[in-house]
Amino acid sequence: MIELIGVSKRYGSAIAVNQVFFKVNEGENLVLLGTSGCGKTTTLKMINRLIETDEGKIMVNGKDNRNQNAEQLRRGIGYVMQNIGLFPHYTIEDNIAVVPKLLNWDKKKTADRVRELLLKLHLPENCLKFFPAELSGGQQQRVGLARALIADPPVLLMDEAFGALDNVTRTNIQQEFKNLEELKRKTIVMVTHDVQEAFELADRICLMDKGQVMQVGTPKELLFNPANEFSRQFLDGQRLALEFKVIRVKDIWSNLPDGKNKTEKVLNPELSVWEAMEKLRSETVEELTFHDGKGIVKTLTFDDLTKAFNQYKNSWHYE
Ligand SMILES: Nc1ncnc2c1ncn2[C@@H]1O[C@H](COP(=O)(O)OP(=O)(O)OP(=O)(O)O)[C@@H](O)[C@H]1O
Repeated sequence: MIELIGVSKRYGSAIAVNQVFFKVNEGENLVLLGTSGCGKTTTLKMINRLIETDEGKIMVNGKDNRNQNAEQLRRGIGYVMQNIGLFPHYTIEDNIAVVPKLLNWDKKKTADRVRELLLKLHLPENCLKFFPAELSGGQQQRVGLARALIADPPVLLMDEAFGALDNVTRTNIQQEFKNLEELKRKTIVMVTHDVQEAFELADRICLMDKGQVMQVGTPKELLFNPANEFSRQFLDGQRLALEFKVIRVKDIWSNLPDGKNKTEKVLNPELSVWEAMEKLRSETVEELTFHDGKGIVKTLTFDDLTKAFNQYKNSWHYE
């Protein structure tokens, strides 16, 4: 769906993006991760031609994006800007409806779609006549997302979309974002410098440094098969927390002891080890019961989880 083939961008003598290759499959969420200045935003903006490439080419839906009219190209690509970027003197309704105006939608179609998005993104209906400054940061972020989604583009580009938010709001919006049905079928490229966010939301991560791609892989691949010293060191500070997040109960299922057959509330082993531990803590319970959908039930304590988690980790082949 999106492919970057040897893409580079220079500013004067400095090279901001250097020979970047990656592919984003249809319906996939690829996160560009790296420290400030490594070329993430420049890479993202070359996809919708807000910045033009110097070298290489970018295919969007099988077509070189330079062979498409820039306006036409952007109609199929929603864009959530860094720092939200709402128009301060437009009402919320006018901010969300920028694209429908360009597309000459009739009033009813626009109003219906705006209301549908308000509901999906948990925005109060009375906010439509407000101006951006009258909303909280989290609400403004939702408006930015509604604006990008209104014409239902198949591709969504997001630049530090949750960056301006406090930690609690950020975690809540990330969770909602993950569960939003409308986003599940979209091809998404997201920029972030936040490792936890990348691991929470990505199908695959493209780790960048100094304009170059250091590794492209699933969160698990980055953690357990780092391609080089940079990838290894980049995650080192947060390794354990990330491992708890990427390993699911189903991954360690065969390392877990068989349980007593309990009939009360059972959980799905799709839960990450992190989520399972959080449940034990927040619900102050000694055990959780999981059912694998094939008739096997396991009742697990914190110790069972950590033991199986360690066995699983040790079975990975570090390169
Ligand atoms: N318009 C510009 N003119 C000159 N240099 C630029 C321009 N835009 C970006 N750069 C430089 O290109 C490099 C990559 O910038 P870019 O914004 O893509 O990085 P980033 O990883 O997105 O950083 P951040 O997370 O801080 O936004 C940086 O060194 C930056 O200073």
